[in-house]
Amino acid sequence: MAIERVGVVGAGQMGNGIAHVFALAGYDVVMTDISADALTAAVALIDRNLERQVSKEAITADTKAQAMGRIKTTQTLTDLGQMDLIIEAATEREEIKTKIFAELQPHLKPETILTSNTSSISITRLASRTDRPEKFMGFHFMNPVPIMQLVELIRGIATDEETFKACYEVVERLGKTSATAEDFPAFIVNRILMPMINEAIYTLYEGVGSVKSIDTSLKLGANHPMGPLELADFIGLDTCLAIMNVLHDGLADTKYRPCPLLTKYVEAGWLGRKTKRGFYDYRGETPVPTR
Ligand SMILES: CC(=O)CC(=O)SCCNC(=O)CCNC(=O)[C@H](O)C(C)(C)COP(=O)(O)OP(=O)(O)OC[C@H]1O[C@@H](n2cnc3c(N)ncnc32)[C@H](O)[C@@H]1OP(=O)(O)O
Ligand SMILES: NC(=O)C1=CN([C@@H]2O[C@H](COP(=O)(O)OP(=O)(O)OC[C@H]3O[C@@H](n4cnc5c(N)ncnc54)[C@H](OP(=O)(O)O)[C@@H]3O)[C@@H](O)[C@H]2O)C=CC1
Repeated sequence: MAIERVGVVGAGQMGNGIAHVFALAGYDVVMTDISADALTAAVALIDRNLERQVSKEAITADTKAQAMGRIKTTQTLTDLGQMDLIIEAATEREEIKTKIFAELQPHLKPETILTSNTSSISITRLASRTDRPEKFMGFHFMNPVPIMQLVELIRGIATDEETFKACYEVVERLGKTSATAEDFPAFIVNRILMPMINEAIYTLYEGVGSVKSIDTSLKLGANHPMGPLELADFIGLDTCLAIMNVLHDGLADTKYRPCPLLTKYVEAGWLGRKTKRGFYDYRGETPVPTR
């Protein structure tokens, strides 16, 4: 089946990036969110990020205008019923994702492919609660979506070859590169990346180093583009904690125990860049470490 119309559920930092790259690749996009403010902010951010590409001469002003013209928004989830492909990118909570798929299901075309951008949750379990486990996949973009080259493709136990092939071809048309991961907790990228971030938080918690010394060490000592605490703030501390909990519960190994300091930041509502406070305070001109 040719995929031309794509529905994006959730207009947070991943949803807006996903809408951006699909519109730029010529797909018609409908983006939905429970929050009207999130939709308005997402469209403004896509406009800004496309403009950044225009100013760097990566795209023309005309290409930008065409891409913006392909993006529609709605607060009514069921408006996505006629799409060929759905990418769910709402908050990393299984009950939210399950509810979205259940609500969408009666309005979908039989051939619509359902996917989730989840960072960690079982694709097989999400798929099993829909009417089309064979047409369900993990479609995992990396943040920031317009810049990062990788998309992890995750088959559930029941995913058929036709669905996998269709998603693989979409990644090719986006000009990105896919890597295939089996459906085990947090797949490949976060299975490796998130324990490193959690360990960095333990390093802070145990007083081995300050926020600044930990981030400087990994940036200058291991050539990481961002320090692990800066990266945690960028991803969102709620998402980091959710992923660690999935690893801890799913693999039943204490090496995945979320650091209590991570839990404390999330309990405080200090979720990183998106709430302007996390391991750094972003409310001023330059980020200031909070420890
Ligand atoms: C949690 C999960 O499930 C999975 C994940 O996503 S894990 C997170 C994966 N992501 C990472 O690890 C990101 C690590 N960080 C980086 O690679 C870099 O710091 C970065 C690309 C984000 C920014 O790079 P930088 O050199 O510090 O900044 P800067 O020079 O301003 O930007 C580099 C490019 O990114 C673009 N950019 C930066 N932030 C952007 C954003 N939020 N959206 C779109 N474009 C962005 C810039 O326009 C610039 O583009 P060009 O290369 O075309 O000039
Ligand atoms: N952050 C990252 O680096 C990465 C995240 N991911 C995954 O992508 C997904 C989204 O993450 P991210 O964009 O960072 O999260 P954000 O918190 O930035 O955005 C999530 C958005 O989903 C909205 N939302 C919540 N419930 C619903 C619903 N029922 N219907 C529609 N929208 C809803 C939220 O609205 P409100 O704020 O009003 O609740 C919010 O706007 C998660 O599964 C995450 O694990 C994958 C790769 C990288």
